[in-house]
Amino acid sequence: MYDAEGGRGPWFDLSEDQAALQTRARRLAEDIAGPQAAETDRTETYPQPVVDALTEAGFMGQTVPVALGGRGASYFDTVLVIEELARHCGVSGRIVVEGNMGAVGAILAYGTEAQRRLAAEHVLSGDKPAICITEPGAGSAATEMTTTARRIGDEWVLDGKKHWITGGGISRLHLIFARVVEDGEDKGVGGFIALQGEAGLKIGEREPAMGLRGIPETEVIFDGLRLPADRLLTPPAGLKRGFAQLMDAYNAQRVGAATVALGVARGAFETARAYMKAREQFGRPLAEFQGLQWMLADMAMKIDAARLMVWRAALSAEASGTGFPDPLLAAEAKIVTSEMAVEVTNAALQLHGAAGYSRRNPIERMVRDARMFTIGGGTAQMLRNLVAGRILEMKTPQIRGGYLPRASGGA
Ligand SMILES: CC(C)(COP(=O)(O)OP(=O)(O)OC[C@H]1O[C@@H](n2cnc3c(N)ncnc32)[C@H](O)[C@@H]1OP(=O)(O)O)[C@@H](O)C(=O)NCCC(=O)NCCSC(=O)CCS(=O)O
Ligand SMILES: Cc1cc2nc3c(=O)[nH]c(=O)nc-3n(C[C@H](O)[C@H](O)[C@H](O)COP(=O)(O)OP(=O)(O)OC[C@H]3O[C@@H](n4cnc5c(N)ncnc54)[C@H](O)[C@@H]3O)c2cc1C
Repeated sequence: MYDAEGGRGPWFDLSEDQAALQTRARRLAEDIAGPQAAETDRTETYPQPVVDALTEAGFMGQTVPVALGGRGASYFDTVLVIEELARHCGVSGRIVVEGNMGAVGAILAYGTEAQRRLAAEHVLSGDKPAICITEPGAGSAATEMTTTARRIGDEWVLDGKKHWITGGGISRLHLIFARVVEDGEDKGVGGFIALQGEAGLKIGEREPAMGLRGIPETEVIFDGLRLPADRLLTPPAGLKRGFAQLMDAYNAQRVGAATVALGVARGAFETARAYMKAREQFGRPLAEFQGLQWMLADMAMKIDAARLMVWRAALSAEASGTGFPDPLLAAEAKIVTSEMAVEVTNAALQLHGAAGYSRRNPIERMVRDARMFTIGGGTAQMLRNLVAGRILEMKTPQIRGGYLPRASGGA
């Protein structure tokens, strides 16, 4: 039988534990997340009952170390879970990404004991933290962020505005990338941990997003947000390398986002495959038309190839030296998988004819859900800049004049 799971068989033997984890995730996706997915999309509401089930099953915070109450699962284990969920419900997949990667990953790796405990408690009790990087004027050019954190006495005072923050108004824990200013001097970029409801942390407008409508995308505004001194997350190499090391941690979320795209594509592929066998035209099933067979074959191969890249990137965390996926492999996996998901979901819609264009059919939702991943988490263009830089072993500055020699004559 054709193995759409990709992971079984003699080539990639998952351990017994991993296979069991994957099966548990599949059951939860089929029994709880999947049946709720259309309603979550239609009502644009956060699927709290599904999140409760994910928490109960131990999928939220599964990467938290055992000493902090988690299971110490690897990023590889986590992508197995995410793919199964996203296959039926992209929103649930994204919630598990943020419950294990991104903000919580950075805090667990770089935080003080108290910060790590705070993050662990949040995700283990079902919170999906928010990672606040993008600003209205600093999207791809994230290093041009203008949100500042000024030191005043024993506190940090944050001012600025973030945009397109996944979970705005829902997330309790926030990791905010901000420029640290002390004695009027820019010290570099740090991460600030803020909690929902703290005075000065305001949720702005919600974006009417195209897909993945069960999680709000909002502005998050810092209007003199006062945080205790111990809420600054300083990566080990200090604030001057703060942005780079926070991005090191963020590479895990890029792999997570790629996995959601993979799962959504697989869901669309499987739906189209079943439809091709069931739907008849010209007195025979669609599955007998060679042109459509080749479309399905291409879809299957692209999904399999993308999965290999996702798995390689997830596994690279164990050898990268940072504890996070390798930046190049994470970027490559996200480019290939996100573009594949756009192609495969659209092909699945085409294979359905008009039925795929109806909002009664999950394919329509999957096309919209897949569209995000070439944008969020670093656009496919920006990630290609990273890949090109690694291939050429050089910096690829994007600012005008970035390649010109400095006035001093230096390169
Ligand atoms: C990195 C960029 C913002 C471009 O900025 P610059 O050209 O100003 O800076 P660089 O010199 O390229 O980078 C500065 C510094 O950081 C290091 N770096 C950059 N990227 C990475 C990485 N992925 N991993 C590790 N280190 C990284 C880089 O090497 C430099 O260090 P050195 O000075 O050389 O030591 C831009 O390329 C970019 O990535 N833009 C995309 C921004 C982005 O990804 N935003 C995501 C927001 S969160 C989100 O979207 C959530 C959606 S989801 O569901 O996950
Ligand atoms: C659904 C969704 C969820 C998101 N969640 C979060 C979140 O939780 N937290 C967060 O911080 N951010 C989040 N984002 C924001 C996301 O990270 C940004 O949208 C992304 O980094 C791109 O920024 P931008 O939208 O401002 O596009 P811009 O940077 O304005 O780019 C516009 C276009 O120009 C291209 N471009 C720009 N610069 C270059 C260049 N140098 N070379 C080649 N092409 C270039 C881009 O690829 C793009 O096609 C989310 C976005 C979406 C859509």
